[in-house]
Amino acid sequence: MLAELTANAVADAESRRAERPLAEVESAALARPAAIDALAALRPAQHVKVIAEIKRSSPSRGSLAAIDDPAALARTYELGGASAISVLTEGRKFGGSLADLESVRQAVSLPVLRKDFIATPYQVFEARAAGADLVLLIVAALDDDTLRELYALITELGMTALVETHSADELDRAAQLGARLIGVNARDLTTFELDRDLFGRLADRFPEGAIRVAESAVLTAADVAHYRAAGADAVLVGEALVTGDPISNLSAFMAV
Ligand SMILES: O=P(O)(O)OC[C@@H](O)[C@@H](O)c1c[nH]c2ccccc12
Repeated sequence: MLAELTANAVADAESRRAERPLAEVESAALARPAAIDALAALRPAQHVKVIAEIKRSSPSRGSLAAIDDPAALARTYELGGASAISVLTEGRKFGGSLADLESVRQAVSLPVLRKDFIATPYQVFEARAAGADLVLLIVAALDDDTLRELYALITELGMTALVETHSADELDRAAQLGARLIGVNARDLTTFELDRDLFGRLADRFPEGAIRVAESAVLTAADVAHYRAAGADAVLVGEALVTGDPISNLSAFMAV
């Protein structure tokens, strides 16, 4: 499934490229004001940092929320105390778009993550051109050369990579990159199975000084407490915020 999601995302980027060539997206990316320092925004603190996600649907959970106005939801997240906003831009299975990211960028002053299946430089330039400050890189989807190339490009453009892992081996690959912001996704993107204890098992393997993000399956404050006790500096939350009351959920999560 991960290979298919990635191949589709790359194919969709190729069709956009036919309309808007690389050189054009590259100059739009370079013309943007500097990206927001996401590492500063997500720096470990007394309370857990929340990366609040805008997600309409997913292949594992189906349809979650209509979200007619992603900018309004992003403002609510900002008001509720989120430290960064994640915007799913994948269109086929997650119902997102780069237009969502652009409207969110204009609505908030928090760092914004492009959450997608990124495998080409074109997609990284698109992210920056749309105003992203962070770009997700899924280690399981990328060979080492591509991972390095994309990581270097993200950094060169002044953005921060959120490097997503799902095993000890992938976490080691993230560490070898020099990644400063590393996530462990509780959901296996190949089988969609959830393993809430994976973060805890891998917590000791994070490189010194990296910001530790627990991704997925946070529905209640108890789930946040579980990840926090295992060493998470930040949690990435989608479903609970798009289906529940975002303000009260954010305040409950941050009170942990
Ligand atoms: O909705 P949840 O269970 O709170 O999960 C959010 C986020 O972790 C999840 O959307 C996610 C994590 N990694 C991804 C990679 C691609 C798409 C989506 C994701």
